[in-house]
Amino acid sequence: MTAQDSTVTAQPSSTSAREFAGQDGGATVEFRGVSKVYQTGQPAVDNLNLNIESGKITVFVGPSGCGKTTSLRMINRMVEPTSGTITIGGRDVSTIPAHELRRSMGYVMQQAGLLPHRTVLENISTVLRLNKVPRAQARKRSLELLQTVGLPESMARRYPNQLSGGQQQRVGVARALAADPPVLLMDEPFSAVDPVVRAELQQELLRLQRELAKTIIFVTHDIDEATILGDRVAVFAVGRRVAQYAPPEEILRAPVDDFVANFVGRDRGFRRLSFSSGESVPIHSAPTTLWDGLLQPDDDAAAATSRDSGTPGWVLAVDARNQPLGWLAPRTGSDTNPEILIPGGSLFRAGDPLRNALDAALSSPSGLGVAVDAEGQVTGVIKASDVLAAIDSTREGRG
Ligand SMILES: Nc1ncnc2c1ncn2[C@@H]1O[C@H](COP(=O)(O)OP(=O)(O)OP(=O)(O)O)[C@@H](O)[C@H]1O
Repeated sequence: MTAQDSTVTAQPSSTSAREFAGQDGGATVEFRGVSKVYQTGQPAVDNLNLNIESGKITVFVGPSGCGKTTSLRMINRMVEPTSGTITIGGRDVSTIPAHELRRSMGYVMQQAGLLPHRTVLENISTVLRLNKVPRAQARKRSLELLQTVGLPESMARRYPNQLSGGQQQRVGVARALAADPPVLLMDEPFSAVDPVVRAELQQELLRLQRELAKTIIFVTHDIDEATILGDRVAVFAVGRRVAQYAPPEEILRAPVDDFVANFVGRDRGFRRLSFSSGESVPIHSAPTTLWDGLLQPDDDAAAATSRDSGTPGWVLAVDARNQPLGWLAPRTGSDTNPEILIPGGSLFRAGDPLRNALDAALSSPSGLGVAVDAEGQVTGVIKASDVLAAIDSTREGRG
């Protein structure tokens, strides 16, 4: 998804969407003493009190069965609360006809939920057409939205089963954004796609949100996803209580109780590095060689540079644009095939946090993390020892 279409005309086609919207285009959502008891008799949600900020991403995270989806669905009245009040932009949702409410809120679920016999374009246009937006205008807006979520216009005529899982989710997001709703409800939207696509969709949702500033309420089981996406995270606990509601950095740094600490997991210290800037990590000059499949005459010089700078003779192969291709291992007498390129680790991009810096150093076969600029060009290498020193100084600064 890209947010490149900031020029796309926002066309809230229902009056409710406008009414909920605050000045920032989002809307606050408030739960006051909300409970839900299904026929089975056990409360699924018990006296929930929560203020959800406008224009931010709030994540409901927790183990299965603790009431996240029920809470989400009560916002657009897909599920009616047994007691309590939910307001959006100050309006009690129970006073708004359910069909009107649902059309004025985006809803994205796990399997995208696209209509299988309708084309991608028709799927995206559904709510616009229900809201009586003229066909040509709905079509134009839907094509713009396809671009917004990073899909080519040529996909407009395809049917959902002709798309990958990730592409279907993008269409699901486009459909949810069609009426420019102030509130977007997302129920485990990325959990059915593979980890690589999932990470991509997460980053693109963040990019999109920087432009659109919707009030997004996002349900997930995955604490990592919650801390990546959430401005605030509500940790739902067994026993139908919200154990902690705080910014993700605080949840990782100071879980309120054993439940949250266990749920957050043992590597929370490492994950918390996502919230510390990697700016102070020194970048050393990289021993590089232009790689065209053969060793170049200056490789020996590059290897010597790497040895001189305290690195063990590894040389980073780059292409003509100075983008990294992989590593060449140090040459020894017994090494008969030095031309083999060893895949690199993760990259440390300008602006990345300490977590990425440490991961780049630890995942690199050479022990040197590769630093790149916004264009993906190598700017140098980083060492794990420098990252650890930066972590130490962060701790001292806090103390
Ligand atoms: N339609 C329903 N009828 C009866 N009980 C329900 C219904 N929907 C959910 N429940 C029960 O309510 C409780 C909360 O379910 P809910 O789906 O809200 O939890 P969740 O945290 O979203 O779980 P998951 O992560 O597995 O989706 C569970 O015990 C569930 O069995």
